[in-house]
Amino acid sequence: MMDKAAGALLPALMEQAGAGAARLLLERGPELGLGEQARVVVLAGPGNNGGDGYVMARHLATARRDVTVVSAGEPRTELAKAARQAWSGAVIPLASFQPDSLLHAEGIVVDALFGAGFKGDLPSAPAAFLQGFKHRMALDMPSGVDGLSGDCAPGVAPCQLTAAFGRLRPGQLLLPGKAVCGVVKAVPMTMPPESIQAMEDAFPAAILRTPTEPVPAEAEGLLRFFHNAPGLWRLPLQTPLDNKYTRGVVSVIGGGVMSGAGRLSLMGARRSGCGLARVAVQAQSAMIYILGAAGAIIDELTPSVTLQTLLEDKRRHTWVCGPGLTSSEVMASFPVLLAAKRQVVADAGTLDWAAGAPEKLRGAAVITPHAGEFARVFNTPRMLGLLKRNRPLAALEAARLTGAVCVLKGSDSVVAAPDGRVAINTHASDGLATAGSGDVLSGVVGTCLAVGMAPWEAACAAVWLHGQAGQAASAREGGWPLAEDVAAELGRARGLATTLQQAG
Ligand SMILES: NC(=O)C1=CN([C@@H]2O[C@H](COP(=O)(O)OP(=O)(O)OC[C@H]3O[C@@H](n4cnc5c(N)ncnc54)[C@H](O)[C@@H]3O)[C@@H](O)[C@H]2O)[C@H](O)CC1
Repeated sequence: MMDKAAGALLPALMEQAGAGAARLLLERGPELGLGEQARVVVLAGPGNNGGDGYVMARHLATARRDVTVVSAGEPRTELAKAARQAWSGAVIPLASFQPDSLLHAEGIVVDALFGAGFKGDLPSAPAAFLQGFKHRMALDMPSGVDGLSGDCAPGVAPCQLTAAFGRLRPGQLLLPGKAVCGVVKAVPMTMPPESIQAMEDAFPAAILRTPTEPVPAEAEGLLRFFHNAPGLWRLPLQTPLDNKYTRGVVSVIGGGVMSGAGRLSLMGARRSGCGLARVAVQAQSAMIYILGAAGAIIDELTPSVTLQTLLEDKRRHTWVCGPGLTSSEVMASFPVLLAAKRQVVADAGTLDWAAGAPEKLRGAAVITPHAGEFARVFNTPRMLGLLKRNRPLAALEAARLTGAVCVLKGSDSVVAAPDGRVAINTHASDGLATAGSGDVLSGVVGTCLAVGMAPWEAACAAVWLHGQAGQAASAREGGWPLAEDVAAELGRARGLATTLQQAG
């Protein structure tokens, strides 16, 4: 519950939101194709999003712009009522608004119908009203988009510009919401920590904390969102005292039939800076690994040298298990690694092995499913529903069911920890949608774990490094990199991350 002092901050936030949105429209109007004196229609809803709309209208009028407010319902909150009162112009009820073809073509509608408080279905009359305009700008969220998940109700009118108030919201970064927000521009707001808490308490959709924003102790264990970037995590820097063991040892279980995936994982681990990478593979399949990676150690498994034997080396505490593995190869390795209390990245074959049985993944440090693998492991109607409509909560629930950090991969990857931390990664490239890219990522997660990072930080760092490497490889390869090209960029990505994290 929000206390009284925190609640007192909200009118100032609404004033900043409305004034900032007016400034944004005045600044960016020409880029949207609006004329100098283009008319503005604000569609104000019944909640605080509508309240922002009234404040914005007041500031636009002060700036001598032709602005009309159309109401889709009387204000219901005290804040919105006060904002309505402070607006001295006319308010036209939606039903009385007279269509005007010039206005619809050359003016702009400000969507202040629903923001973070939207639930359920979009009412058809205001939705049709918004759709009637060529130019649209949203306050906070286009109406009908869920601020937490980016899920869109039927009938959402896509906007060219969305004003983000103080902090981004997950729904502005996650598909399909991201696609209907257009350009998301931050409206800077002065926000002391109490007001961030007040916003989180007062508005149902979450906001994204910046990497270095402190999380108050009372928020521990609660759902909280972060934008993934260096500073949210810190990769260790190189020092003159480093040796290959201090930089971390990553061991990969190598597949006998599909060796390419394991080799790419190995490449991901090595290129992202682990000190030593090793592969454990049945002796008869070892040659391809031996010939493919001069700097890696290949451990040939025989009746006398088993996985158990390798696990006697306590320095080998980080393992990647899954890329290119059949179910029987997983069965012969994954439970052995868990029983030996190793930190394991479970990917690909290990996820398929756990189809319909997420409890089999308990004990893994990090799981890295794409949507298809996720649907196979977590195949209950509830989880499939979350996967479709709320990826952050799907990943969080998966993390809580398995006790592992869950990287739900996609163009907007989500990294969830069982304790409620969820990072959204937007630092990526479409070029990453290529075979083997996920195998490379599993190796990068391995490196970040092996060097001593905690699982959520390690997974976030790995996803960012992989995204950065994907961007660089795409740029070098005309947009079409191979997984090997992505791996080749990981060293430079790590160098950049360590520079940026100093600033964060
Ligand atoms: N981020 C900030 O700093 C600030 C954000 N502000 C704005 O406040 C809104 C959230 O306000 P809230 O009142 O909680 O929600 P809404 O205005 O989005 O709508 C609530 C209102 O709408 C009704 N409603 C919801 N869904 C439906 C539906 N499907 N059909 C009909 N009616 C619906 C609901 O019953 C309520 O009456 C946030 O987005 C920002 O724009 C503040 O300005 C402070 C600073």
